Amino acid sequence: MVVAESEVVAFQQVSKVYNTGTVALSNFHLSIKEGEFISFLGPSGCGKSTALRMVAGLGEATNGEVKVFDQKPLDVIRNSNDIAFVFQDANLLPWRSVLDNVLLPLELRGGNKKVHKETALRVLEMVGLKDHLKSYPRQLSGGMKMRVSIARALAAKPKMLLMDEPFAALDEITRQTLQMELLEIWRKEKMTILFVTHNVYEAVFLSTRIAVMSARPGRLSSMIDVKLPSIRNLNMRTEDSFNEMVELASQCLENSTDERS
Ligand SMILES: Nc1ncnc2c1ncn2[C@@H]1O[C@H](COP(=O)(O)OP(=O)(O)OP(=O)(O)O)[C@@H](O)[C@H]1O
Repeated sequence: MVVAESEVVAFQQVSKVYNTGTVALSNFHLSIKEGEFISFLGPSGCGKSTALRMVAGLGEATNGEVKVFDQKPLDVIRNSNDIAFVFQDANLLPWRSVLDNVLLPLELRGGNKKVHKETALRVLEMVGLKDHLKSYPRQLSGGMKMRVSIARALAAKPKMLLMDEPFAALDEITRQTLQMELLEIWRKEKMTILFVTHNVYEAVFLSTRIAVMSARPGRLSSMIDVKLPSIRNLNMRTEDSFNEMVELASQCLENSTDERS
C-alpha cells in the first residue's frame, strides 16, 4: 500500500466560468495527497474534465487557485515531466508504429536515443505490448490502443497521471483487464492518479478516495474513503464490502444530483 503523505494537488475554492457564461465549477475545494488514487465521480457536465484539465494547466481558475506540487500547474508542465495525461481517445499517430508512438514524446524532448528506446520497451512491456512493437494503430483493438496511450504517458516517468474516462469506450471485459493492469502500474510506479469517471463500480474498484461532484455548477458534494483492501481483484466485485461501497457511492451521487434544485 502506498502511504499518502504530502499534498500534491490543492483546489482552493476554485470557480471556473467559461467565456460562454457556463459556470463549470463553483467553490471547488479539494486536497489530494501523494500516492492517492482519486476518482472524480459525477453526473455529465458537472465539471469533472474541467477540474482535471486545470491540474494539467489547461485552463485557469476564474476565482481561487489550483496548485500542483505547490506550484502553478503551467509551471510544473513547462519545467518537468511530472504530469502526464491520458484521454478517452488514445490519440495515436496512425503512421507511426506502437514503439514509435511511445518514443515520440521522448524524441521531442531530445537526449539519448538508446535510453529512450529502453524506456519505451520497458513501459510497453508493462502494458503487455512487447510483442506488438511494430504494429500500427489500425492493427490494434481499442484496448490495445489505450495500452499504447498509457505506455506513452508512463514513458515520461510522471509523478502524477491524469486520466479522463480512459476506459469509457471499451467493452466490459477489456475495461476490467485494463483496470487491473492500471492498479498494478499504480502500485509499482507509486504515482498519484486522478481519474475521471461516471461509472460508480469503476470508481469504487480503482480508488482510495472518491470525490463526488454535484451537478453543474460542479462543487465537491462528498468525499468517500474507499474502505476496501489495498490489493484489489476482480472477485471482490461479488463481495458484500464492495457492494456496500457501491451502494454508498451511488447514494452520494444521487444526493449530489438532488442538490441541483
Ligand atoms: N471550452 C469550453 N467552453 C465553454 N463551456 C465549456 C467548455 N468546456 C466545458 N464546458 C462546459 O462546462 C461544463 C462542464 O464540462 P466538463 O466537460 O468539465 O464536464 P464533465 O463532468 O467532464 O462532463 P462529461 O461527464 O459529460 O464528460 C459543461 O456544461 C460544458 O458544456
